[in-house]
Amino acid sequence: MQTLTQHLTSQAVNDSLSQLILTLADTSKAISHAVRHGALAGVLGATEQENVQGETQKKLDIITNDMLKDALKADGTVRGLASEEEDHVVEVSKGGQYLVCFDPLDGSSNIDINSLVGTIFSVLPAPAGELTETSFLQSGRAQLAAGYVLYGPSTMLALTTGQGVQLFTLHPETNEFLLTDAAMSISPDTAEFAINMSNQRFWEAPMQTYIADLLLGKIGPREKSFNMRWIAAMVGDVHRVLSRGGIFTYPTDNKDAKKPYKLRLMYEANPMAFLVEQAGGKASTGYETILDIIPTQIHQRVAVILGSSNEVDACLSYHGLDYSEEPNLD
Ligand SMILES: O=P(O)(O)OC[C@H]1O[C@](O)(COP(=O)(O)O)[C@@H](O)[C@@H]1O
Ligand SMILES: [Mg+2]
Ligand SMILES: [Mg+2]
Repeated sequence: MQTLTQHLTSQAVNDSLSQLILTLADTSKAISHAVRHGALAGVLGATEQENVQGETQKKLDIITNDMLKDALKADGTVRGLASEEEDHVVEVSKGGQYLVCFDPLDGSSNIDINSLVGTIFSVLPAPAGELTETSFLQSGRAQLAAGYVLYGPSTMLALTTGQGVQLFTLHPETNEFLLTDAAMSISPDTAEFAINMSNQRFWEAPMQTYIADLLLGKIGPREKSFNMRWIAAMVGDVHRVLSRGGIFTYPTDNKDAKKPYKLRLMYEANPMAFLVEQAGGKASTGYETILDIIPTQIHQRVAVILGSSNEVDACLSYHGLDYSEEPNLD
């Protein structure tokens, strides 16, 4: 089996980007180690602090953020970084060619129940000149690499450098990432959806109607039964979609007028959309292709609908229709 290093060489990924990817992968091994020790290492539970988005930070949110920051500072190829857990962009190395955006611990509410969590990352080219927040405001199409590491029963790395999606499994004894799927591919059709149903009454009409039609199963307009899964960690839900197809959505909702979307464009939606498109799937907000969005702020949030291409198209066909005559499903 190919190691990650051998794989990067075989794909002719340039030396500096390979080095950066290996740094991210090595740090994820250390994160995996911390996550696995759980209560034994005293890393579970929340802190008294909130991040810039008003969310209470878990101890592991801060620990993993610091681990990635320290590793990227030592790497030398990184001009700057932006993290879900940092208020502002962080200047790293003056001569660095890359910008790295990351969610150090996705699904952090799962950590205290020993359920799936992961790290998501995105690599962008660093524009010349002074580093500011504007340096990061590039569309997802500019990403040079993206991936996630899933800390599950085994630790897995899904990676794209724009040449398909490869999946690596961390060997527990040798501590090497080994290539276990050279070409992840999302089946175009599916009978599985993932959405937080508890928000149903807050969704827009198109999503209300789409999900209602899925729930009608064989007697509804879709004429087939659908199953539902919800891991409550995007990284776990997207991994399932990449592994066996499906549609995952965190749609627009009006639960909190100040926060109509949950997932973050730069740290979650863009890297996952890059992986999903590279595996043959689609990723949209309902109205716009995620990778085409020009960001206006680093911490910006977006609606996300991604996965099996035909099912995403089916969901999108409900958007942009006139719902004024539709029954209110509240
Ligand atoms: O189940 P909920 O609370 O609606 O939210 C789950 C979503 O929130 C997230 O956990 C947000 O990520 P963080 O844990 O990085 O804040 C997503 O991974 C997940 O899809
Ligand atoms: Mg997250
Ligand atoms: Mg997080």
